Amino acid sequence: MPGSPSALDTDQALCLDGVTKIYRSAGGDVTALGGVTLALREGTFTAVMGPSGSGKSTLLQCAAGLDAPTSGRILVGGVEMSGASEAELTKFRRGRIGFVFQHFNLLPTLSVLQNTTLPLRLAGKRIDRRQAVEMLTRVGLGSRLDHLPSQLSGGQQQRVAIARALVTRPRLVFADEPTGALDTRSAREVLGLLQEAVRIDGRTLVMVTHDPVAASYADQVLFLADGVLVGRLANPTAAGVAERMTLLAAGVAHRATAAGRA
Ligand SMILES: Nc1ncnc2c1ncn2[C@@H]1O[C@H](COP(=O)(O)OP(=O)(O)OP(=O)(O)O)[C@@H](O)[C@H]1O
Repeated sequence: MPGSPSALDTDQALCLDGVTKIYRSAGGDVTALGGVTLALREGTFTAVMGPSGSGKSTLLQCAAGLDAPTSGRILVGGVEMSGASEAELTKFRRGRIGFVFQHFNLLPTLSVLQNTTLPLRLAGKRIDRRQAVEMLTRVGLGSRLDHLPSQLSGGQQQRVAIARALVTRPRLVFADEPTGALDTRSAREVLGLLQEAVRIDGRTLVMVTHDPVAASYADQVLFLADGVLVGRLANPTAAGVAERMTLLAAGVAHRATAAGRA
């Protein structure tokens, strides 16, 4: 199975063991994840790619404890998240996990500094202003502390979101299409900052993306199709990733046509 050793090492930064997710509705069940097993080492950067509907967001939501898997185990730093209560999960997430979203998700009425310290406030931790300012300086926004999100460009807003994700010093950071709403230059800056969080601070980063260039910043790319891991590419290049994605899309289209005929 891609991304996993033969004997699954559940002490890794993130471990998924036979994770399934089935969405049940009156219109029928949808298997979004069909048994995903993987283990990610501390201090690594993994991109998750796959055709639309392949289960990328579901994988991220389950791995981050934002949604519960239907079956299987999820462990963060050896601690099992599956089966925990909503309150336990929230506490766990606030202490150990950072998030970066496609549309930044900053609170419009809070300043850059207030947005950045919000996770500390929510976790009931001491607000270390110096630490937050340091983080904002690192992402190039040390002089914009009192600005509102609406006074910043998209790239700057995403850099605030990165400072916010890192301010609690989380073990794991999840990024869902973090460059999807950005121009090429801002995207490069954001990817550089995410990479720095891995290389310099030793965070473990999992990023969902559609963009082969973004994926090439990662140490490895995991490919999903129809809810299962179907491949892994280490030390990816944008061209190599694009080629795999083309093959994957062709395979998915072929299976869909064959299923239509059956
Ligand atoms: N809340 C839900 N209820 C029912 N089905 C869902 C729900 N969320 C996702 N799905 C289905 O699960 C499958 C996987 O969806 P998911 O959003 O994880 O894919 P994705 O790879 O992230 O897609 P995209 O690249 O288009 O964002 C899809 O078939 C989707 O329609």
